[in-house]
Amino acid sequence: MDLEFRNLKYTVSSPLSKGNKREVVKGVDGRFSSGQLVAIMGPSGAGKSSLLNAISGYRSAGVTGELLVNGQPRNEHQFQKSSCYITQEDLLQPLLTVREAMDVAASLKLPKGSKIHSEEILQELGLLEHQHTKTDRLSGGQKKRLSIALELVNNPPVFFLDEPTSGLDTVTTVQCVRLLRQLARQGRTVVCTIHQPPASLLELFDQVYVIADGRCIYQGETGAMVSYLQSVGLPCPRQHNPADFIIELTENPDNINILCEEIMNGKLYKSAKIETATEPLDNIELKICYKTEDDAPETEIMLSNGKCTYKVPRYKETDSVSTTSSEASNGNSSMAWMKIQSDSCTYSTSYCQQFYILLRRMMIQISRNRQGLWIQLIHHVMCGLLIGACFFNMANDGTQMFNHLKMCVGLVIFFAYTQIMVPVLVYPQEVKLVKKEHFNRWYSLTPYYAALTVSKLPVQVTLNIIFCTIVYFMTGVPFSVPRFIAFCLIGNVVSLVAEGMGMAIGSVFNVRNGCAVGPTSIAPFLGLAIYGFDFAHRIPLLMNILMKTSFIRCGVVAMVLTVFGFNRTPLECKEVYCHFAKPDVLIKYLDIDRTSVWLEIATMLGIMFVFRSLCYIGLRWRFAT
Ligand SMILES: Nc1ncnc2c1ncn2[C@@H]1O[C@H](COP(=O)(O)OP(=O)(O)OP(=O)(O)O)[C@@H](O)[C@H]1O
Repeated sequence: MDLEFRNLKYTVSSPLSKGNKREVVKGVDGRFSSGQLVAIMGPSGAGKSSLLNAISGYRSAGVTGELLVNGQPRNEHQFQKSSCYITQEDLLQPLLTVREAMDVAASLKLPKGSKIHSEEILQELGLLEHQHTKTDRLSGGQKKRLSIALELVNNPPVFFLDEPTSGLDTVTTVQCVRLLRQLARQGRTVVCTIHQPPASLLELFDQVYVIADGRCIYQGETGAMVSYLQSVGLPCPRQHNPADFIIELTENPDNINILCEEIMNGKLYKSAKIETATEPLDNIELKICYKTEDDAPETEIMLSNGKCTYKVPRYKETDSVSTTSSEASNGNSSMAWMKIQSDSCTYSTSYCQQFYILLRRMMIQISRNRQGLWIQLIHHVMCGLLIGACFFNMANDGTQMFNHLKMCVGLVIFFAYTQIMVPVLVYPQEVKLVKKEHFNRWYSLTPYYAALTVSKLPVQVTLNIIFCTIVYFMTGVPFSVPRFIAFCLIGNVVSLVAEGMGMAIGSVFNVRNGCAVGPTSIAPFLGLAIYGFDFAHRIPLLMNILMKTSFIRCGVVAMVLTVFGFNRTPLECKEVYCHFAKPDVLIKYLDIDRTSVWLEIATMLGIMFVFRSLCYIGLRWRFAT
């Protein structure tokens, strides 16, 4: 599958400087042929990753220009099914073995009943002996190979890799590039960004695309780079690595201008074969001479700009299913692949199957996270014991009205803070991994989100019930089945709302200082909860609405109604007069006598739905840009 891009621009805008847009890729052209291993090179910050993201479709917001496949405008949806993107960071599902990760990928990416070639792929990539090793224990090179193996499962014809060699030693780097070359030789188009490869590594690439300051300064065969530099009066010294030299040249903006003009910002393609065959022509503007051969699958355009002549392969546009020479030579061609894929639906498996496979994967990961489970259990038990000890046997004391309220507020805050922190901190990392899998067409967002929600419930509910039981019996709240059920239910619903809120934040923002964001987000809800108690009947309408939608307030109201409602008998009074000994008096005083536990729980469920929808929309937005 041949890729082409014309006048490709990628503009970014900083959220801190409104309206201040910056073009990081500046109207470049280029083409990458099938069967070729292509390196996108350039100095740091030149726009390599941005270019790769734009060509692959991994980033779409801010990208303009023409993207073509085999000479035809590309259908993004179709293209995503036939390409894969491997991120610089090795984003692998933790707590699964190599084999399990492969099997999950295969079951998601291949139609049910297909023959799975996990073992062959692992063997080919030298990972078979590590198939029972957990992914997080693999070395850097092994992780990279596994990332490739996971995408090889459905054999896509186009591979994009962002800095596949970063963090690898020299030997592993060479092994990795050889592997990519092998993939390209099998008929695939393999495009990767690379920083500054040593000469021995550079020659493994068939084609090089050099970018500096967002502009193309060289495009062509690796072997033609030295003569190209020579032709523009910037000869590469002997014994000097051409990759190092061309990057050193970019230190001078004048050199970038010369080289960019010479290669016409990527419109020209330098070929080693043609260059020496043609005499340089003086003072001639760009000249195009077609050299068509009727029986050849490709036509060539000879471009001459006065100094050199370049060969640009060009495909016949008449026949949309015509094949290129490399494709024709390959039985497992990308065209054939595309044909099969275009007949099938978006994903290889149904939403139900995706949900089941993802739920299974998540449950395995949760059950293997023993340390995390123990920490959560200890946290819930310890906090339960602490709150229980603070309010020990106090629940029936009519003189302790403020302590009763403190306990109810404290319990709700515990549920909220415990559940909001984890997603705010952990979810941004998971979003990156899910974005990669979703972009590579493993699964749709809906089954993933459903599986995510369901998978967490068993542990969360069990821990909350343990906590509630400890607090309930230590504080001495009179036992009744409906009250105990309501008590546990409120805890769980508050947890779910807070978790939804944390996920909504984590899905949109990559929060570095997540510790601060969790509590800060809850603070207004807490403020509204407390404010709303004393002045509920006096506050303005808008404030009243905000207060009513504070899930913490709903939780506290429901908790107070649970502890003091359900036909509770008067509390003990050890003093001459206890104003709040009668539960009804307290409920009336707090102005919560017109609502009910179930109404407050229903309101919280509504708020939970809003937060979880925001999280879903946030994920969709992140994945779509
Ligand atoms: N989303 C963004 N917002 C703001 N600036 C961005 C964004 N993405 C990229 N840039 C800027 O665009 C320029 C090119 O970034 P890019 O990551 O593509 O460079 P690179 O060549 O891959 O660099 P490196 O080799 O160091 O990874 C950088 O100056 C970077 O700061």
